[in-house]
Amino acid sequence: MTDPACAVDEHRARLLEGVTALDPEVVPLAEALGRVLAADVAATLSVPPFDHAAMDGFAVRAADVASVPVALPVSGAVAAGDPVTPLVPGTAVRIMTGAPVPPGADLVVPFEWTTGTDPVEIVQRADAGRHIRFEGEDVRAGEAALAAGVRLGPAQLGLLTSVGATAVAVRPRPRLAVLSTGAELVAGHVPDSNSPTLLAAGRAAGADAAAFGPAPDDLAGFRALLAAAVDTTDLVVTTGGISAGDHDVVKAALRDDPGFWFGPIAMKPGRPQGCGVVDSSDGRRVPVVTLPGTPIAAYASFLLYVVPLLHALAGTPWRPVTAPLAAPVTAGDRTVLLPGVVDEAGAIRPLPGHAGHSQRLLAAADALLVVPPSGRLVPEGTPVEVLALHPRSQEGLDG
Ligand SMILES: Nc1nc2c(c(=O)[nH]1)N[C@H]1C(S)=C(S)[C@@H](COP(=O)(O)OP(=O)(O)OC[C@H]3O[C@@H](n4cnc5c(N)ncnc54)[C@H](O)[C@@H]3O)O[C@H]1N2
Ligand code: MOO
Repeated sequence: MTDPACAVDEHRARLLEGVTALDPEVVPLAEALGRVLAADVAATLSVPPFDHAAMDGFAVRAADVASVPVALPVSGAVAAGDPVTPLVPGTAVRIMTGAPVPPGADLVVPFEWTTGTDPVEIVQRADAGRHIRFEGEDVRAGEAALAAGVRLGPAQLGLLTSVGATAVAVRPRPRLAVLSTGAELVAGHVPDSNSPTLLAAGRAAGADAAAFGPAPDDLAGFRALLAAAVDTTDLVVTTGGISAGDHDVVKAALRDDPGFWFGPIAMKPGRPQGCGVVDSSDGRRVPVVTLPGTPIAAYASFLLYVVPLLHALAGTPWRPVTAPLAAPVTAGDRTVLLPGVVDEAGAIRPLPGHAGHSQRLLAAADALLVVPPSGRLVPEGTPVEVLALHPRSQEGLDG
């Protein structure tokens, strides 16, 4: 028997409905690290920009060195940065790595295959084209160098520089508000652990994240902080105050809003969930995701629901990451999220002693396994969705 509550995938789809990527902005390349390209970039320069030597040696005509050994007079020298002069047929030009290949030459013979003297004796033959990097062999001017949706890292910045780009259209980093709620947090009786966790998880997913909480359990106080968050960010995540208690302020403030949905999701932890849209004072429709307050439930729900939303705002493709089970797992009547560790083979094993709400256990885990409801034993080797926990598991699971 499966839980009658809404399914995980259904809720994920509801959250993503109508969400589009933020409007692009043009930034200098020096400020583009970590940003997501909003449009394809076509090369204005070829890479390499001209035919050049890949080795220090002698530029020659392959026809002149077809049989070896052969001695050729040295008619010149060219280094990187020098202008090009044509090769006199039947001669060799000393050439340094990166120097332009003289017109007429079609082969660079490395020093190691010669006597290095003048005249130079060439002792090993090679075909035309050897040790030359040809103009445009990597990227040809006019062709697409990078596609929209790519996140710019060190290699992408290098490529964009080589193809002549100096500024690029990128998506703004989504601005994420984390608004924790609870009188016990405001009073200092319980440390607000959701805020640092969700700020870190948001930043790891590419957002500019800021904390607005903790908000008190009174409507006016919560509404004031929510309005401030909505006015200055692109996505607001609240924690706590959404179950069935007398002081569940988030639900009380938003439940009558026609754009809001609250309800149980067939998952454990993280059963109570909610979402909707709030208008900012400058007329933007800002998604608001209301997560449960229990720290494990809040973090797990953030990874499951908010990370895909951040990808949608940033214009980056999102797809679930899977890993094979390292041990059989018994599925329940609803989706179960289990802390697990990744082994050397990349398989994931649930940590023993799962205690439902243990922050200590979560801190020892590489990832959460997402085990869908079936009520059956899921055999070892079955691929399951995994939610990587930043930063330990990033390499193992995101690559
Ligand atoms: N009668 C019912 N009670 C509860 C239900 C239910 O369906 N019926 N659901 C339970 C489940 S499951 C969860 S999860 C929690 C979620 O409740 P809330 O989202 O309203 O969260 P709170 O009541 O505000 O807090 C729950 C718990 O977590 C602690 N907390 C909250 N925020 C933080 C924070 N930022 N840092 C650290 N700890 C936090 C809070 O002190 C509470 O102990 O409801 C169950 N109840
Ligand atoms: O959804 Mo709650 O986290 O099970 O206690």
